[in-house]
Amino acid sequence: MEAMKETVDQSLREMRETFASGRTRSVKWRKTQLEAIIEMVKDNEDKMCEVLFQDLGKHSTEAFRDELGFVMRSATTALSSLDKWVVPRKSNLPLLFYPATGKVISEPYGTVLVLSSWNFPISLSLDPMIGAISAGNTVLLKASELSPNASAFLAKTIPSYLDTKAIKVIEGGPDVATILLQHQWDKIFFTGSPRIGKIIMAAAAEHLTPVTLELGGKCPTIIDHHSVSKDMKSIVKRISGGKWGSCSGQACISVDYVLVEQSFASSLIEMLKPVIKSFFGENPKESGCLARIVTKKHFQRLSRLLNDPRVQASIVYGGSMDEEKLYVEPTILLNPPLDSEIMNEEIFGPILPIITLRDIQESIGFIKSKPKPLAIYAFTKDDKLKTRILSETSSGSVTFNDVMIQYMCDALPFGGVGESGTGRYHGKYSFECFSHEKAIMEGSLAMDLEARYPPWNTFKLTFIRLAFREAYFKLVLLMLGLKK
Ligand SMILES: NC(=O)c1ccc[n+]([C@@H]2O[C@H](COP(=O)([O-])OP(=O)(O)OC[C@H]3O[C@@H](n4cnc5c(N)ncnc54)[C@H](O)[C@@H]3O)[C@@H](O)[C@H]2O)c1
Repeated sequence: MEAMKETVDQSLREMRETFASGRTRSVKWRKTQLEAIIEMVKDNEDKMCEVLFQDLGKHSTEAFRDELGFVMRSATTALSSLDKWVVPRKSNLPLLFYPATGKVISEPYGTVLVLSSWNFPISLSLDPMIGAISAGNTVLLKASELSPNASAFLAKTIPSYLDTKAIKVIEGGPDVATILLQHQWDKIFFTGSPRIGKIIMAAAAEHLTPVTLELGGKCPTIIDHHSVSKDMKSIVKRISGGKWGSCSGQACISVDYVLVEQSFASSLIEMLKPVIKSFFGENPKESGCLARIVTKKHFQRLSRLLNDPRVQASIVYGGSMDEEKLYVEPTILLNPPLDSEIMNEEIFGPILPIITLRDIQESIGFIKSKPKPLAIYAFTKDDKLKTRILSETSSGSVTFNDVMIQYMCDALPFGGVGESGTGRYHGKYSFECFSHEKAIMEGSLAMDLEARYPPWNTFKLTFIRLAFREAYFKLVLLMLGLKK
């Protein structure tokens, strides 16, 4: 670890020197780096798919959709928008400040630390990096030790494409993260669990470093079957895609559980079964389309959740597991106990609990009784229910009549609230996430108002009162001696 400490010291020193040189502030440098990211992904498509298969058993199409393609789109958007993003924004100041002028300029924080998680190890490493580079920062990335092939790939490949004095990759687990967190950063961007998020925030607090925490939680999905009965075929498909179609449910925005009215539960289960078969065939383990559970530890966690006898009793589909192959069959539960671990911890795996309610309106109270989720999904055409969801619950995002798609839409900010995270990114929000918005005011020496300065008197107090209210006419009268 002594050697690692030295590597970190040396890396930070170099990144700080590079930032201080002003090189990373130039738009040309930022664009060159973004182009290099696009080139890196294009050149290494096969290799990236290979490491994602080694680490997670992801099919190359899924890998392209969720990682490679996503990163290329993100870098391309940043590249084509950067000239617009960097332009200082003029602020229209109230007349009160005349003749001063105001604007806001986006300034890079400096040297940024990115810590990413294993479930989308390429995109969750490169996407924040794209934001940090767009904003003109130097960046150090530590990917997750639980996706070692992707982490090694990034550590080996990034230096061949990007400016090595400004962009660094260090491999390692919690011990390396601990060393990194002992240093002062200008911004920390973390993707991972709420448990480690607390450690990150505490370490950042030592140096008053701003943080973005992209965390997880349980994303509920409401099906208001009365209003959407005609569209149920595609709803069931979307829910299945949102549970089993992306890293086997090991995604922060996966459908965690479904809320439906009691009368609809058995129909839903019967509709889900053939969709699972159509996705993964009779033997999902051999389908090649279902990612595997990342590690033995995570497999054992899922098997502990599922082996609770009360949860076992709620299995209505699937439930088989194979530790050697790190495989958990797509599984459906009907009404597992609400106090069971599976209903209180983020599932992060291919198990779908269906919770029944007497009336779908009760879903609001159900969601409110839990920590604020990263996403709420609701299939409904009932505007009143939509309004209730929006006004009575809090979550990182709400998506009506679809799942997970909000993540891909970079015109919207992505991030959590409360236990599901703090801060947001994607598209222009990524640029903002890694920028300090500096307020610039250009004062004028042409005139001076005595009311600003002591000695104080009633005239000055009246002047200040009127000024706060922007009561210009009365101010003029006061100055002309026509108002007391
Ligand atoms: N909001 C999002 O965009 C998003 C995306 C993916 C995953 N997630 C969340 O991430 C979690 C799963 O990912 P994970 O298992 O990689 O999370 P994790 O919190 O275990 O690890 C994330 C990162 O933190 C590092 N880390 C681990 N222990 C540490 C310690 N003691 N001190 C400092 N750093 C430490 C890891 O090396 C890794 O780089 C889930 O909760 C999921 O919802 C969120």
